[in-house]
Amino acid sequence: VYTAVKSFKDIPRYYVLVDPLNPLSFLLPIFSWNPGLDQAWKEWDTLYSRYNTEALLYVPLLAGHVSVHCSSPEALRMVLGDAFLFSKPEKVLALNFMGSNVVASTGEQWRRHRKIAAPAFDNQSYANVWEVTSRLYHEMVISEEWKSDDRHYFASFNQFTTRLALLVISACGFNMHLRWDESPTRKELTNPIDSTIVMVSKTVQEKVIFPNWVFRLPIEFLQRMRVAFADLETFLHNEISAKKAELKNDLHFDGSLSESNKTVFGRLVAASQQEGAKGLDDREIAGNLFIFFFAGHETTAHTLVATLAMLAIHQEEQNNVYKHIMSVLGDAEPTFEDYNSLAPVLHCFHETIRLFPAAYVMLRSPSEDTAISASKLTPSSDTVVLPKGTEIVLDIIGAARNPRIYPDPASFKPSRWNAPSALDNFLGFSSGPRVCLGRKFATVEAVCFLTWLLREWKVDVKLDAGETLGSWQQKYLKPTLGITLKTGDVPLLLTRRSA
Ligand code: HEM
Repeated sequence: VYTAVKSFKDIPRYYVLVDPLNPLSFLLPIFSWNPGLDQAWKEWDTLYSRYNTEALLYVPLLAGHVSVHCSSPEALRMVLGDAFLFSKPEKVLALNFMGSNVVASTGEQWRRHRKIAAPAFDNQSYANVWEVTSRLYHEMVISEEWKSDDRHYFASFNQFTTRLALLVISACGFNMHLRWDESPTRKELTNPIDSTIVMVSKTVQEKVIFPNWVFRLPIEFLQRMRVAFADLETFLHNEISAKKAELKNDLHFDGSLSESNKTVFGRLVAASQQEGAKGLDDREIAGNLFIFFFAGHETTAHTLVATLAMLAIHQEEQNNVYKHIMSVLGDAEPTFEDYNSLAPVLHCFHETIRLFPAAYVMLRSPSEDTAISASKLTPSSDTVVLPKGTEIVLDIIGAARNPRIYPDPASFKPSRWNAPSALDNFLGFSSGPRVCLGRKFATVEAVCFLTWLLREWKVDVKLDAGETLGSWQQKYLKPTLGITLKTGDVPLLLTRRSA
């Protein structure tokens, strides 16, 4: 600590008890007590401006490493712009228990994963995402819980966005088209496949932290986790074998595939086969499929529910976006061709990611001594020299609330995104060569779902006696910081507009 503090003498220091990114502090939220994170979250909005800086030296006093935290979008983009000079440190590569994959790899190995996985995300996949999302919205609103009435109070709207995100990735990722209320079983699985995936997604953090022996303990929760992870792995490997056999007959001379195999999964297996020895092996394909389920499911679901909550709190913004939807569509059915015309819907989603970024930090480490520069990076200099191996924390919350870029940063203002250039500083999906592969997948799903829902339903919050909109937001949208940022169960009141 002493050496690190000395070598970064120009950067203001921030003392915490436990490094928020230390494995130990990942454990603490499970017991709802994390001094590092709690302290950091409470002060996050004002942290950097209080020290008049955009780079801070985090100095943990009890446990963890000294690290440089940065909230300058320009400096962050510089770091993210070179995936080889600034690679992911070892401790964030733990999401590889089902096989190496595009998220949990670096260097040449990452390049190989990315080259094979990226073409699977194309316009045809996005058109498919739109179509599937529309179908699921309609199945949702005629399901038992919705159809009975024109007014509903849902204690946790998260159940719907989680279900939606899961079924969209299953259909568009796997060609596994489940109906809204369908919960299919497979003979090789202990539980239905949808609950297996939900269990796995919800407990990835524990899986990363706990050593394997923990799963031999006779504790029910741990046993359910063990079964879910083992079952998902078996399921993925069975599906991969079946898909390989099917593709032997399906791959046309020109390398094209039939419609049913033009999913992310079909394309991933086909591309792996076409690459021959350079392709991905079965474990690597399983690793990537798992990561798509994980990265594509909870992140989108949480951002969607938070977007609806913010629109419920900010009725004038909801009204604006509703009017825009009506002006573009009237009574016509929204289609994928309308995506660009529905930009204000996307702005609401982006503004919510800015305030509640699912991926709230990214870690990088330079492979050689490197300087990063940005205006007023520290009180005394525009440049900070990072010695080789320094842990640099790309603070997405700090960058997204940087008052230099976002005036009145805590306010929900979707119009910030009206100018296309505003997106230059948007880091919610990262930037540079490792930018989120599922970015458009997520935004197409979000715009489609929000458009259908907001056109047909008015969304409100129900305040208890003495409660204000501000205290409601604090109560229900207080983030928990684990592997991703999540908010708790969000209760919403929906009224059919035609009623
Ligand atoms: C609101 C939804 C989402 C958000 C906020 C989000 C955010 C991010 C961020 C910030 C990263 C960079 C992480 C890092 O470098 O450490 C990332 C990477 C990634 N995301 Fe997303 N994501 C979302 C949805 C999705 C979806 C739907 C998928 C897949 C269907 C997906 C697949 C991926 C993959 C594969 C990567 C790794 C890319 C690479 O390292 O080359 N994401 N995402």
